[in-house]
Amino acid sequence: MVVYFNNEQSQAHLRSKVCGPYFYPMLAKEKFASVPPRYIRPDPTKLHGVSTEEIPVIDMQRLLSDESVNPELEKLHFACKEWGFFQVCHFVFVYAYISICSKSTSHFNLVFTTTLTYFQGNKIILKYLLLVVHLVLYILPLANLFLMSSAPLFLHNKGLDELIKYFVLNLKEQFKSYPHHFATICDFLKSIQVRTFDSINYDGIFFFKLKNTYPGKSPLKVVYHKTLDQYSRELKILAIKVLEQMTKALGMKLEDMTMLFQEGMQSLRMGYYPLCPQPELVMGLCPHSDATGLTIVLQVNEVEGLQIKKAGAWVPVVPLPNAFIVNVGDILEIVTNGIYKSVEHRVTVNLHNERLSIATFFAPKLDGDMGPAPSLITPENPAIFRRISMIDYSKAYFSRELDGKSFIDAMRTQIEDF
Ligand SMILES: O=C(O)CCC(=O)C(=O)O
Ligand SMILES: [Fe+2]
Repeated sequence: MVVYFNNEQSQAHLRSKVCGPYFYPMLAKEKFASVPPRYIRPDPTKLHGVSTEEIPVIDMQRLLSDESVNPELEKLHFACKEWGFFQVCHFVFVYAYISICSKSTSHFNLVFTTTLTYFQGNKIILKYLLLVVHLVLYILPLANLFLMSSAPLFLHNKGLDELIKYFVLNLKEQFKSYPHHFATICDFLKSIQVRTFDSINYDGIFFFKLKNTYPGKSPLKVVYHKTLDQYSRELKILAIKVLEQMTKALGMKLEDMTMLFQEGMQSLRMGYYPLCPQPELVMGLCPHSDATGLTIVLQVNEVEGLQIKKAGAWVPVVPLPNAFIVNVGDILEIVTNGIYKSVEHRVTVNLHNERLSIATFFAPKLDGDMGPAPSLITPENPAIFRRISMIDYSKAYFSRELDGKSFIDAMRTQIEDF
């Protein structure tokens, strides 16, 4: 495959868009006295109503112990049903976690800086990825979010062709499905073909690379690929362990879960939420529920900001040292036939501390379908969601506007059209 631009106009148009006042300064070097209007939300009063409740904390060591009656399993079940969120502590990480956390802010800044440097000749691609996130969320979130999609383990070492096939299916299909938001971007995408990834030796994470741009090694690869690869692998282990425990708690067949997630999609989003002179006017990330199966968030520099909706109030997630936040996504709500809840959450910014987070998303593979687990369906508990192919699910999801949890409601059995 060859990369080429054949559509000068759409390129110029896109460039003018992404280079406009859309992006908050990447590393907060520039200080604003007030927030640029593009970021100001129409409903700032809704930021109020913060609760003092705390989300459940699950001890992984206890959860994985062999006790026949395990109170931690009960806690997990309760957390998934009532909160859709919990923190996990005492999970043993060998390398990546320590490496990411110990260097914290400076390391994170480094990855953004090197990524920017790497894409110098083609800022458009990096900004394009950021733009995707921004457009989906309409009013700009006051955050820079950098998305990477990592290949599932079963594809590792299978060679570049397989990786490209996966990538094209996984991401390009999604981007094509944004007609109303992304006409320009789709034009742009159609006008290029992805030649290769900068990851020929590196089998975990996809990065775009355009022809004749940055020959030689990417600095990002040198400083960070290994860490992110390892991190992704370790998080996959954690995700599978958590999902297995959920099946136990639900009385669900293990196979109904593993067939969806074992070889599923995994992506990772690094988020940088800058200091803000008027935090009450903006949103780091607008209220949403995650469209994926399971999300695991690391609050890298342990700064508060994530809040989840419970009984109409926003509950702040207080970062615990060495802990991860795990949340149920829409797909898991569907798979568990509504027993586990995918809950709305948002990210606020603050006056004094920048915030760094890494969210890792786990979803079933695209070439299959999903719906309520057969082992959870009985005549007394009929399926409340429809089965759907993953491709149709992502197309339908991305063709809608992001609006709290409205999408999952459209998946309920009594609603025929969406
Ligand atoms: O930054 C965070 O803490 C959460 C991010 C999040 O909700 C998401 O990426 O879906
Ligand atoms: Fe989220």
